[in-house]
Amino acid sequence: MAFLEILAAASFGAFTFITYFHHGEHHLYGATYFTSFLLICASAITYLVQKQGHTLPEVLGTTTQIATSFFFGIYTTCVLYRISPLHPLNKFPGPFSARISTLWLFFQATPRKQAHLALLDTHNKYGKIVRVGSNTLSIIHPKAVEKIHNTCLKAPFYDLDNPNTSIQSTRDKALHDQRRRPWSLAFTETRLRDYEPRIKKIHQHLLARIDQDSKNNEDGQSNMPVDATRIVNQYAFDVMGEVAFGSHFDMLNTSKSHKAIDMLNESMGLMGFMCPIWLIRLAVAIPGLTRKWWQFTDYCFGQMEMCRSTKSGSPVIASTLLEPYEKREPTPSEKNILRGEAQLLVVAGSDTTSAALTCALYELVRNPHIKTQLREAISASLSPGETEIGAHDVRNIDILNGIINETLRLYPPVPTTLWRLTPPEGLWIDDETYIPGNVIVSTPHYVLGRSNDIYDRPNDFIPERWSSKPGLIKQDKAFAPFSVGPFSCVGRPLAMMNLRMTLAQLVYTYDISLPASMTMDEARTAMEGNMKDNFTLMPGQLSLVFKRRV
Ligand code: HEM
Repeated sequence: MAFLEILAAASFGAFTFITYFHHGEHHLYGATYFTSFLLICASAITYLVQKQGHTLPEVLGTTTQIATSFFFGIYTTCVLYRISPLHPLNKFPGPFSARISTLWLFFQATPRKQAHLALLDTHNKYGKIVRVGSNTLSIIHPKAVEKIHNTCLKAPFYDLDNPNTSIQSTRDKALHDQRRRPWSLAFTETRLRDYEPRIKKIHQHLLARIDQDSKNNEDGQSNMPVDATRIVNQYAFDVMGEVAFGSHFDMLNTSKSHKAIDMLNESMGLMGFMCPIWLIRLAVAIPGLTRKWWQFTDYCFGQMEMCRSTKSGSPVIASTLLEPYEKREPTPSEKNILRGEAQLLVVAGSDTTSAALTCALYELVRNPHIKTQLREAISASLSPGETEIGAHDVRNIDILNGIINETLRLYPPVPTTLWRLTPPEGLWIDDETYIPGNVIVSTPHYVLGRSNDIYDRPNDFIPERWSSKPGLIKQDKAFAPFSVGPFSCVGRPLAMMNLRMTLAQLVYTYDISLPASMTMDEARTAMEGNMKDNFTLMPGQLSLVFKRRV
């Protein structure tokens, strides 16, 4: 093939990048581009063979050469631009390969699904603002959290389960505000009072399950180590099923995982690879590849539909979200919205609460003096003879709130990936730090929580930081495990109520410790060493002994 034709194809590729792919968002169209490309090639081959009389091998060879030259033109121009001084992020430090492609984070995360640790290392090496993708910055500037999350909109990453959009994946601000209203109504003081007995019911299941697993069925010996990570995770899902739809997953009672939760876990496991959104959308377009996720969504939507048809008992979260549809059927597009909300109800509240509870227990067994202080404070807040913890008993206990905050600081349940898009005019973080417009930014909370610029003794677990020793916090606005701004966690009141009640109930009911045969180092390796960042933090194995006190 003539050199000039190859050059023309490559130049056309460069032209396509400069005039088209360089502008706007393309992540939703990967599959369309791919199929269009195949169609164009097939049409060209058919035309050249049938109408022009060329032989098939000859035409295949030419088409391959033209296509390769075309892509060479696109990608060479793209890479040259990304590493050149013309790129708006050129002045920001970071690994060279991250400048070329967002796949950098994918390669960092893939071996162990520990993007939180990869980013910690990267910030230690490159500083507060690091270029971690061609158009992506990871920022741990102490002022960044408030500024970014109050100003920026959600990044393309949130299109991952389009067209099912939950409130969390709604990128349009006006639409998000509109959808946020019913959600807010589901977490008022009155509603929380409705949910409290439901949580207490699951507490009974939790204690019964711990007692059962602590017994060795063969020789009747008690105080056997139990798999705390698993039990707490099942607890968190049972609570969410109960509070969201009025029917729990029955995992604590049966000691068995629920099929819907298995499907969710499998899907969330894929998030740990930190794939760029265009790759996720390509995967979504391949039939069957993301089947488990859609089956999980179907299951949750089924629960939502059941709530609509069988209104009974005290309100659950779904009843508030379904109020507009009491007298009429939702339209097809409203049904899509409800599908998104139904899956989010389970996803948002379960793994997050489970991670926080497991990590809090882990820190308590590593710091027995804090555990003792907590138990004394709980005992002082209970009426004589009271053993069942209520929300009002434990609402204002400084040491309890401090333990929860310290846990969320060191082990934020959403550790890394709150991707946002800077406004077109860019953003000033402080008087000296400017972030250009249309850039994807993230404030990784795991790294922020361990920053010397934000906390004194950042690696120590000190609950008093949040009450009697505020001097240990240098920048309080950088602490935002529930995020801040218009897209922050709407379920925070429920999460805090559940965390307080459950931690208090466990510490009051049991003496909790590591198994006698396990050293602190072994516990650390099993738990922190195997912690995964699957969008939500997945704690590693935590084996604990629960000795009954009351
Ligand atoms: C310790 C527990 C929890 C933590 C740390 C947490 C954290 C977060 C964070 C960081 C976000 C922002 C996510 C993003 O921008 O992509 C979020 C959003 C959200 N959370 Fe939570 N969450 C927790 C528990 C809950 C619970 C119990 C619920 C109840 C269903 C809930 C419901 C939601 C919802 C609906 C959103 C989306 C809000 C919006 O986009 O306006 N969360 N959460």
